[in-house]
Amino acid sequence: MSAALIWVVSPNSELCNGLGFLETKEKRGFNRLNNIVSRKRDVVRRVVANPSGNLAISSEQLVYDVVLKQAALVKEQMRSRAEEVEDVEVKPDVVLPGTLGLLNEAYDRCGEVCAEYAKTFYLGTLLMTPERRKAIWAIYVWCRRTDELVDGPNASHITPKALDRWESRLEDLYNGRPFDMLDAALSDTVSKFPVDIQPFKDMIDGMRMDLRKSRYENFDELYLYCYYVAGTVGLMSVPIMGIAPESNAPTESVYNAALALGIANQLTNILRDVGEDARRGRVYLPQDELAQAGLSDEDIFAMKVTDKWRFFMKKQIKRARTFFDQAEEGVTQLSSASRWPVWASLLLYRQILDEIEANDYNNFTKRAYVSKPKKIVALPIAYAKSLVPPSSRNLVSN
Ligand SMILES: CC(C)=CCC/C(C)=C/CC/C(C)=C/CC/C(C)=C/[C@@H]1[C@@H](COP(=O)(O)OP(=O)(O)O)[C@]1(C)CC/C=C(\C)CC/C=C(\C)CCC=C(C)C
Ligand SMILES: [Mn+2]
Repeated sequence: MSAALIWVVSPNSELCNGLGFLETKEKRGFNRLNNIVSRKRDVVRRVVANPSGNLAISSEQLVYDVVLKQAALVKEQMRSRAEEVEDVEVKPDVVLPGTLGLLNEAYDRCGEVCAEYAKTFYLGTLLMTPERRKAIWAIYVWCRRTDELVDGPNASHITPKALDRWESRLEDLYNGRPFDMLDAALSDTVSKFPVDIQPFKDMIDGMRMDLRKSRYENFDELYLYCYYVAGTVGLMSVPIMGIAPESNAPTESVYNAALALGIANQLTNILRDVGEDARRGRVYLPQDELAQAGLSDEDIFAMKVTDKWRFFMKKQIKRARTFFDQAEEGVTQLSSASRWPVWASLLLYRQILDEIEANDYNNFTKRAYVSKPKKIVALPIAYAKSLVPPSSRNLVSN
């Protein structure tokens, strides 16, 4: 049964509140469900954060295990669905009179939020099939709301408990019991597409990390954070976007590329926002690499562009570009209608790095952004790239 069938609109629903779910979240008491997977990850995280400095498992290995699991899950689910129905693309709706209208309204609202926060990306989604487009909007909105918890206007009131409740809400919507209209859209999406709950839970873990941590000792720690808050988006998106039927690439290699795009975007986001983050007392840069470049937090708070800073930034930008390069091959493997928005977002986000360079690495007081004319130029380039079909050459898994 479609999740929306058991969803009731309340006058205080998110639709009324926009993204401010904070007023409504208190109204429901949720028990935290600690499942085996998250307990296991807690253990592993302790190993990774071992103060002795001897990392038993690197973040990259840890995250790659998730990639393999996601790829295996989607293959498994696609196989069993293929046995169930001929057209495996989307499960048909089981609808009671009236509920489809509400569900459509919920998806429309997700589309509006998406258009408001990420216009270019929203335009790109219009090229996707209607089912996929709506699903991406629903995921976008959930991610945006999750990010708003720690980054939005009410961030100072957010406690680990509030994140626990947000996670319980996630579990409820996965079980067909959405809390509000926007959750109902995602609940419907996850009932139709093989999207696993793990990346969603991991994103919430990223927000937990953000609450308790404002420094990253080395790139390994930063990588894990980037996976949590952005690599997860890549993993959530692939089952919706779909892999081209003519692609020969191993499923896990496509997931790996999606992960790389998330990491690349987040690293770029971090490099763009160094000044803004420093003003909030946060430094999302590897402390050991800062020290190697002869820099410290004090230099960042001083917000002066020096040769040491330029040297440090060059290395960080180079690393972010490596992740973009890794992502590129994967985009080509996606289903044809999904390639354009992904290419567009890749090209546009990557250009932020060029803009940081053009600002002579002043990411303290100047915000690097891609101008409208440059965006307009990028869109047809993205479109041309999206026409390239998957190559017969196999992608490397890791
Ligand atoms: C086509 C496309 C890009 C689809 C993804 C749509 C989607 C569900 C996006 C959710 C993004 C979101 C709101 C994440 C919450 C955490 C967060 C804010 C992450 C940062 C995004 C940039 O946001 P912004 O510039 O607004 O940042 P501020 O909050 O203002 O600081 C991130 C930098 C990360 C976003 C990560 C992605 C979009 C992942 C992209 C990867 C894919 C779509 C997989 C593509 C598949 C292959 C095979 C390459
Ligand atoms: Mn943010």
